[in-house]
Amino acid sequence: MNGSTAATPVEPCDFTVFGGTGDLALRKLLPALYLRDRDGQLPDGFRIVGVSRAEADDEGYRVMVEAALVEHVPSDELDATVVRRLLGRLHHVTLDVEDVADWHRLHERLKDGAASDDVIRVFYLAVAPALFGPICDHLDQFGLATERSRVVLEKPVGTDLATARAVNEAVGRVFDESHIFRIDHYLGKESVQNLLVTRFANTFLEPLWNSHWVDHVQITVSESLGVGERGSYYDRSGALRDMVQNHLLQLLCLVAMEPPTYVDRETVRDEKLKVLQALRPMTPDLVDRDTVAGQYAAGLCDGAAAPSYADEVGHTSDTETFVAIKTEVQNWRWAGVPFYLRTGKRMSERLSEIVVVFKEPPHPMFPHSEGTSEANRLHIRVQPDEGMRLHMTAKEPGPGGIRLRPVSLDLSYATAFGQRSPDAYERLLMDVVRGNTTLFMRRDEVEAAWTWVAPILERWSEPTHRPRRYPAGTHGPFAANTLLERDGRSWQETGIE
Ligand SMILES: NC(=O)C1=CN([C@@H]2O[C@H](COP(=O)(O)OP(=O)(O)OC[C@H]3O[C@@H](n4cnc5c(N)ncnc54)[C@H](OP(=O)(O)O)[C@@H]3O)[C@@H](O)[C@H]2O)C=CC1
Ligand SMILES: O=C1O[C@H](COP(=O)(O)O)[C@@H](O)[C@H](O)[C@H]1O
Repeated sequence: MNGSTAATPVEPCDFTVFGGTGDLALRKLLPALYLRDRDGQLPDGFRIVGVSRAEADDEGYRVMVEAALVEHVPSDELDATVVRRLLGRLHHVTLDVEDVADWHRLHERLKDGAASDDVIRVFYLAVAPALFGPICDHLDQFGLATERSRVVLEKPVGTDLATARAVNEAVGRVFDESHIFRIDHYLGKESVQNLLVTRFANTFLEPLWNSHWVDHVQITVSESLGVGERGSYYDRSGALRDMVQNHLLQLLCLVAMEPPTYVDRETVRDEKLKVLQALRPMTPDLVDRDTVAGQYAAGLCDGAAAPSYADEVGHTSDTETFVAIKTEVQNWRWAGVPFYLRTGKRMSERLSEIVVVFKEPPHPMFPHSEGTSEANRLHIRVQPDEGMRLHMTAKEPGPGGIRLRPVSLDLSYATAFGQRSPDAYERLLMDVVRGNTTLFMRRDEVEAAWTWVAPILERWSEPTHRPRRYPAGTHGPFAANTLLERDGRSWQETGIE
């Protein structure tokens, strides 16, 4: 759906992308900047500087980026005039970030032709996390880490608590926390932001949003794609680090957090932190009982034969591509309410959804009626086809007795608002330029999330632990169903058709 999402222009900025020739930059960041330019949000004096070791000059880089825009921006959003304008903003600096002798090139490029002496500078680190510390040190050494600079850290911030702390320390030695933007792109998704609005700009949900009325919560992020080209990264990571430690826990926080006094950068992050700190700590016994790890075997996905994970990465491996976890938020509001999390690659469909399942009515009012009734459920569809669906029970029309039938109230964003939802990176990149950290993870949040997953990582690292195989194109290993069935529940596989 073509639709402009005009917004106030940001200030002129020098937007430097370390890793400017990489997959993330070409597939996500530059298309997002193009769309913001198309909608008039990038002013004159907004420059984009790609940094990599490739021997490309500005012209060579522009050719590379133009091809990426053609490939990754929907064709009905491409406008030749805007493409030319965006390409005119681009520069490339050849630089090995680990070699201090190269750094004068970036320094000179940024000094030369900047919109003003105190232009905003964004340094987006789309490179391996091991390079975050050295890059920040060099930015400092060359006087580029100023009051008007911001640094963006792509995930993963570390691979465990110790490495996350080391990265945070290294970056924090140079940049104040208020200038550090740790990206979790799920927080930039429209439907995720709408979760906050739905909860806190309406009154009817709040009285029900607690253990008195909620039976349990399910959070599913399933993907139909496999690991593709990212096998070498993924094989060292696995689904727990890649998805649960960040995206799924952030979604859980937004569902479970207390209303902040007002929505502002620190208040929201304070409340999310309290949720992370209230998660029931995992022990080895709980890990064995309440977690499931899986890995896809060959199967049928999206109607085509799909290889096994081992075939995709080229060797046998115990890396998990699927995780299911039962947990609990141990506080007054949520005590006793299970939160079931599930994510996996090569599953039956691409679907991210939060389902809040309410309790059954306390007393059966229609014991002799025909038909069926189900517990109320609120499905919050994050992607695709963002929207919400509230499942209720109604009387089927007819002159006879009472016949119950499940029905639903639907909100489709596409229908209600008639415009495309911007990609998460479009929103987040503009927030970085504006200096708004609300939708970014604070250091203590990241470390609290690593603290919670640490016992799972440890238990799963034992040699006896093996992920269970599941055929590609399915809902994951059978044990993930058992996790709920033993509690008398089941995964909600369909929400908004
Ligand atoms: N791709 C994705 O969808 C996502 C990626 N990420 C994270 O973002 C980071 C980048 O990922 P991705 O783009 O996929 O990786 P790629 O391997 O595709 O790109 C890496 C980029 O970094 C550059 N680079 C590597 N080493 C140096 C160096 N010493 N000096 C200067 N430039 C260097 C590479 O260029 P050259 O080799 O020419 O120097 C290239 O431009 C990773 O940490 C990844 O985990 C996070 C979320 C999603
Ligand atoms: O961060 C990541 O997210 C993607 C899924 O993002 P989505 O916006 O397409 O849902 C996942 O494929 C990738 O492995 C992970 O690193």
